[in-house]
Amino acid sequence: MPMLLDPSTKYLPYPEVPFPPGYIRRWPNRRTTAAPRWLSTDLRDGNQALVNPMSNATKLELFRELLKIGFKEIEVAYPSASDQEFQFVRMIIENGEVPDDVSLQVITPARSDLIAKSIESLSGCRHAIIHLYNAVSPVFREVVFRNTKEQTIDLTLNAVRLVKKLTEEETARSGTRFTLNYCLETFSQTEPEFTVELGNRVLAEWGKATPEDKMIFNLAATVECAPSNHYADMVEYFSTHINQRDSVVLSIHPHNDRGTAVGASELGLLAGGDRIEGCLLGNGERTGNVDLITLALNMYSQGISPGLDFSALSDTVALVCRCNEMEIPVRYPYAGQLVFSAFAGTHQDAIKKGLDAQAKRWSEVDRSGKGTKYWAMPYIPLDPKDLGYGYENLIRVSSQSGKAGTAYVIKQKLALDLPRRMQVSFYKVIQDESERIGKEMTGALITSAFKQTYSLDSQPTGRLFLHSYRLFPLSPTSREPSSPMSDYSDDIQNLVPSDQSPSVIRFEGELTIDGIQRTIHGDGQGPVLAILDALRSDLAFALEIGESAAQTVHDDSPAHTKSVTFVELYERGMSPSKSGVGSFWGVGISSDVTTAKCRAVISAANVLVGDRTFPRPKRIFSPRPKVTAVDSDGWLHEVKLRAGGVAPRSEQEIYGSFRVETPPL
Ligand SMILES: CC(=O)SCCNC(=O)CCNC(=O)[C@H](O)C(C)(C)COP(=O)(O)OP(=O)(O)OC[C@H]1O[C@@H](n2cnc3c(N)ncnc32)[C@H](O)[C@@H]1OP(=O)(O)O
Ligand SMILES: CC(C)C(=O)C(=O)O
Repeated sequence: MPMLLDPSTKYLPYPEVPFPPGYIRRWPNRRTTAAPRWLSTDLRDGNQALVNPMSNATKLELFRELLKIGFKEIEVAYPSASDQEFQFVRMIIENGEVPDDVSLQVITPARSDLIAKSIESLSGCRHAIIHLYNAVSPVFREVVFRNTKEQTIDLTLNAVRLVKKLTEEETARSGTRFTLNYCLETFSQTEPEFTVELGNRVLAEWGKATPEDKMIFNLAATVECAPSNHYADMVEYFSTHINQRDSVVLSIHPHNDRGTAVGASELGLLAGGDRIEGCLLGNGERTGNVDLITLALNMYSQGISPGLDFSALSDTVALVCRCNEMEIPVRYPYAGQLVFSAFAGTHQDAIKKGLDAQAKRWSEVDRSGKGTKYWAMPYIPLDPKDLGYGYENLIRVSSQSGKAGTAYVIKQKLALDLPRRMQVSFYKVIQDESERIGKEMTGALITSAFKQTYSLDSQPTGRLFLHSYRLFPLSPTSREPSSPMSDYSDDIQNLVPSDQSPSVIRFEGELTIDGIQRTIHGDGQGPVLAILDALRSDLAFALEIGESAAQTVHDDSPAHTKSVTFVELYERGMSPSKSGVGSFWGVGISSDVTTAKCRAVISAANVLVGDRTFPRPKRIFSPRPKVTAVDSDGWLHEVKLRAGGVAPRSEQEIYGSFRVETPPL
């Protein structure tokens, strides 16, 4: 059996940090209030862990990106590892690639030949950090170096002495100013008292750390072997015991073996860390270094400026992945493809409501000039727009989604605000389709299903298609309206000369019904009731109006607006349930408000029609419109209409202009 029943026979738990009895830890009561100093080690710790370490051209590309993001301290190489590494440092210095306010860091083991080469690589750099390391934990002392504690201290101090001598000589030669960064490799697995003893000996050997010119201690969790609170304890112990605390910078260098490098870093910073070493997207040995993007954005989402700019995060991610020849998971914090997407219905509903409420709140701030545009959004901890993403992927629809998600996509793609009952109705269409195809309903699939369902394509897709129509005012006594007056009465004012205000109008529409052209007509108070009357009297299709709603949408510019009508219909005698079962919705869109209404009725009728058969035409109706104007694009016709089919009485029967638009969208 590979896994042990009692793993304590094989693995030891982490030891306690020797705080005195009753000691009250400081880090649990602190809050992060400012960004730390950042050190990117993408070009060193990241690079050394790659399957194919970067070429110098690739390193240069990544170096420039790091500068663009705003790093001021960058570990650029392990110059003693190869001539290529050495040449990279020379190249960026000699070619003026290093801005004056940026410090280059290079790493060296505590070996004299390699120290010399590393310092030589930095000649001429304005400010350099020499990063000297040796592992100090018991297992390394015993197994790798076969050293006692004293021998470890000697090895370290010899190296520090050499670094001091060679850097001073180099400063005299080229003016390069050096800082020592001494790394206790495997710090987190070392006896805390020994880390402090070694640290104080190094500090004394260096002998020139001041509050103005501090030396750095790198407290590495080379392998993450314990929970984050243990690392925080280790850092706090070192921070509270090292001499000259005001003359040293504590740098933390967490790895991610337990998957908690970000948490360890955050606690390590509370415990006394001033500076953090890591890589973009957490590249690095084994499970990687701590991810600096996550850390920085965690701070940002707490209202703390990280001093690093990830405004074009997807570009940064693409570049880093290309340089490292690695992908990241789609659920990777902040940077993964799916992290700003909700598929689950209740999440989508909350986000949609959150966005609407926030838009209202923020516009109030804009209007009044008072208040703050705080981000308060269910499920989404940070505004994706801050990272250069849009909101288009916030809601993605699958069989796990609900009405709100579908309605959100329609709003995003077609700018249509579906009435609530219509959302429920259309959602059923999408859910059925999603289950049928067993895949995500993309924005394109949803909009296409919407257009198909509501017959919004310019070509006939449903059984009924309205080509054109005419409306005529009738004398109030000539015909009884088929239903009570609805809220469409205002159309009458738009449609008839102001000196006569008949309450009843006639609708004559040219439809294609199952591919055959047919004219239907009906009378009613307003176009909607008139068209319903036409459907009832000529097609035996008796429908009632449920709810309705209207909005306008802008085409390309605010000047080009279109009217949208949503109408709910149900078959006469079948009242729909509260939740909308038994009713059917339609949508009509047109630059003309009346046309939008007529189309909405035909659209809903199309949803309702099923496979019913229609009676044959009772009579042929052939009005003769007189075309007086055709728009330059040939789409809008301005027509003067005679009341065809209604016995002409006088010249008064020539009515005003009615716009009939051929394509529906
Ligand atoms: C935790 C970290 O990430 S530390 C950084 C690690 N990065 C790298 O190793 C990448 C670059 N490294 C290299 O190119 C090579 O390892 C070199 C050029 C540095 C050294 O190469 P080599 O001389 O062939 O030695 P090798 O790679 O086998 O290293 C092992 C030797 O270094 C010693 N060593 C390891 N770390 C250190 C150190 N920090 N200080 C001094 N000696 C060290 C080992 O004890 C061993 O010595 P031994 O041969 O006397 O037993
Ligand atoms: C040498 C140090 C800085 C290191 O890379 C590590 O401990 O992981």
